Amino acid sequence: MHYISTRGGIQPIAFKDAVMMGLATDGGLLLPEAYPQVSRQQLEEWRSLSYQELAFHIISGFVDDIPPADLKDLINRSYATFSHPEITPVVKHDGVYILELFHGVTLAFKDVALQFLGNLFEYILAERNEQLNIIGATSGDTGSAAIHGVRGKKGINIFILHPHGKTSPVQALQMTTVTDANVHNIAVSGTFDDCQDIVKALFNDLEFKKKYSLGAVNSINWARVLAQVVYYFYAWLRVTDEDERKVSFSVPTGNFGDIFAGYVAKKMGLPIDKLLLATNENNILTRFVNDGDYSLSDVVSTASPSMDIQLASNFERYLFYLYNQDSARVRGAFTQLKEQGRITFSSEEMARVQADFASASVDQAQTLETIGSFNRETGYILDPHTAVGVRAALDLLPADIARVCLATAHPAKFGEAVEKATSAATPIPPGIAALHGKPTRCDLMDADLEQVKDFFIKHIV
Ligand SMILES: N[C@@H](CCOP(=O)(O)O)C(=O)O
Repeated sequence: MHYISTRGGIQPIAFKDAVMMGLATDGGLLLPEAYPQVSRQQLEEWRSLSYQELAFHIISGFVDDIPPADLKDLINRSYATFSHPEITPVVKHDGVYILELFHGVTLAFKDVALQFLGNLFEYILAERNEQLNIIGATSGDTGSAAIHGVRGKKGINIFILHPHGKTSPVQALQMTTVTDANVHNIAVSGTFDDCQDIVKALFNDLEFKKKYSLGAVNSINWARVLAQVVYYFYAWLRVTDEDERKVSFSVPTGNFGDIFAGYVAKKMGLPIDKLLLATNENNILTRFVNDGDYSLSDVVSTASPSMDIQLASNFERYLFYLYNQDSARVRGAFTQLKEQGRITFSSEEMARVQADFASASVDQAQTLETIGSFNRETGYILDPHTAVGVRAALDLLPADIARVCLATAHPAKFGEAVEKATSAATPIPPGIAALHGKPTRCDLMDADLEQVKDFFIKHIV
């Protein structure tokens, strides 16, 4: 299995090289040359597998340069840190299935991929006797999951940029209370998009990338998307039987990585009816799916801060397929975006987009109302991001097809919003309670590439 770039400027590379490359050296995103196909019989055979066994079967279809026993060990160690025996259990309330992705160390879906990626980096670095300096951007969840995925790992430094004051207080504490020498938090005066721009600029400076061995933990790294594909299969296997096979997934969407993992699962043959892309007020992707309007506007702060994003990096991966794998068109689209602040689509392309996705934008009032009403009716507490997905699913997806809503974070990460919506205190897991009063370390700086570069160079240990 080899990996190519959406921008067409690299020779195909093997999986481990793709993991280490992160962003492709031509500025594009890496994708597999082909997708392993999963037959109906194969799916039936997978019904009795544990999460870890299923992960091994799916991931190994994309990896041919790690011995199976080593891959199994990486997977088993990654999911041994989860607090639920099923890793990503599915529960049912009010006619929708909730796929709980928050049983990892930082209580967000990011742990599913970042525990694995942390171990994978460590494995590859030991094999190659190399060091890695990770640089990543976060709107709240990726940062803490990445930090916890690599803290204490030999040969790895991590630098995480987050928008100052724009994450939830718990998200900020989960990052800044990790004061290990190899962990650096940078609070940027700006938005997540500013942070992501800086990270991409550093990766696109190929001399700098090579000199300082940069590594990516954002979903620009293919391994992130790959690990997330697994739970679409896992959920599908939990909510179907041999007769009932159709499932739709509602995905709270920010950087488009999670829903792209669902798109990959569908490409592999998983019978998915609809992928519902749910956004908050930062709804560029909803405008795109519903009206073909992919035009940039300002980032707005909301009760679901992890989704406060305009420029979703994984959108490029989808564009590559929408453009029938024509890299020149992908490059053209990003030139148009830079010059005109928008990308335009033909009616034939929009028909294909709407066959792949449905979409809804759920505003803050609706989000809080959904948390409150869902809690009153079922006793279950949704976090604001999950509530965006649940509301979109209840409004848009027909009830005669199983509706799986991805629960991307634990409600206690967003206590203030949840308490406002339910008029009750959110039960606090011990891991979060323990954060309060701990020493913190974080450097505040402008959204300035040179300032970040200088800090990075000074702090590599
Ligand atoms: N919502 C994310 C933003 C970064 O997305 P990623 O999937 O590319 O890491 C966050 O919580 O940081």
